[in-house]
Amino acid sequence: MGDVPSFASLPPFPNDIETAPLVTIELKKLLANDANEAARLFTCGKELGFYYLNLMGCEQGERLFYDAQRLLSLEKQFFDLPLEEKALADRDTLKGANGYYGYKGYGKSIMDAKGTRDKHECFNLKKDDIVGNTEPLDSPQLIKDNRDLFRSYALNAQSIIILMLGIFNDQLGLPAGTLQNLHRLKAESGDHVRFLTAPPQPPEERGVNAGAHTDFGSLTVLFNWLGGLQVQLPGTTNWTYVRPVPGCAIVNLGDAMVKFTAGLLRSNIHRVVTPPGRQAEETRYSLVYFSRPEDTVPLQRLKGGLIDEQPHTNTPEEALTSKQWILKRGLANKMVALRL
Ligand SMILES: O=C(O)CCC(=O)C(=O)O
Ligand SMILES: [Fe+2]
Repeated sequence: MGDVPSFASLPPFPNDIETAPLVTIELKKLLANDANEAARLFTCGKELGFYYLNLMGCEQGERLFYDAQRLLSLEKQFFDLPLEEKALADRDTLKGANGYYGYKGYGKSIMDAKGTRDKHECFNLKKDDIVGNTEPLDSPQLIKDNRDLFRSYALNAQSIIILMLGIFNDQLGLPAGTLQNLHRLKAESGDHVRFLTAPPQPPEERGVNAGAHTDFGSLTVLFNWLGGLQVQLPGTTNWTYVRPVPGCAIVNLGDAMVKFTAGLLRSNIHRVVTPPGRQAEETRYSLVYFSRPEDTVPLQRLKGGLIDEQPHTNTPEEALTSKQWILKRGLANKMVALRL
């Protein structure tokens, strides 16, 4: 495997810039059914919708963290492959990809209404491929050769996600297992692992490389090693950096959680810009696990517990299924491109 650009080998995140005050949740306490930690997690979900999940101090968390370091090394090798090889899995031509899974070349999506092109490359590998729910989509040999690593990572990420969904479920006062049963590993869903990279830019080109968005699934588990991720803190329109913290994943809630809870939980807007300070000279990588409700789940408010106390809107809800919603949202930026 190639070099692992671990924290120690990278220029540090500057100390003199403002960072978002994400709360740190301890996975080991969640695993030990710590009631106080569960309540803190619920508060994170209601207030910012982003938190650090400290993975250290428990076997499951450390396994996720070390698999993430190994995947980072693989990711680097993947993006270093010749373009022809990555293009084997091009999302626009890959059979079964729905224009979404597989490889997206640099600048191939649109970030805003002005038609600005992104500044990153990305590769999405479906959970259903990884765990054998569906016939694998074609991919470069490097990816095929590392199935076991993807499998270990996806199973572990999904299990930690189910743990957190269970806590949200119980804190919401929903019937036991409601949220977990909408995210079963063996049911087809839009869950996927994402490799994402952005090269350093010359000073005049620096700025946004992935436009402002909310994630559209349930929970997102993110690893990044350089700064660049920014959030808009609630009630502000400023962008604030999220500092990467060694040993922690950054977790955020997506739009499905907002829909399920009629707005009680928050999916916060975020974007990616050039890393700050000396980090701007480096290639940036991130590794993401996106969890989404199973394909057939209608995205609408659930009944029960605290959700019943949320106000009702007069406009009828558009009850798209998770799969319809992903296709609609995921392809929206390409629709803009087609009109250019
Ligand atoms: O690269 C990051 O830090 C964030 C990526 C992200 O927000 C996404 O892929 O949805
Ligand atoms: Fe995101």
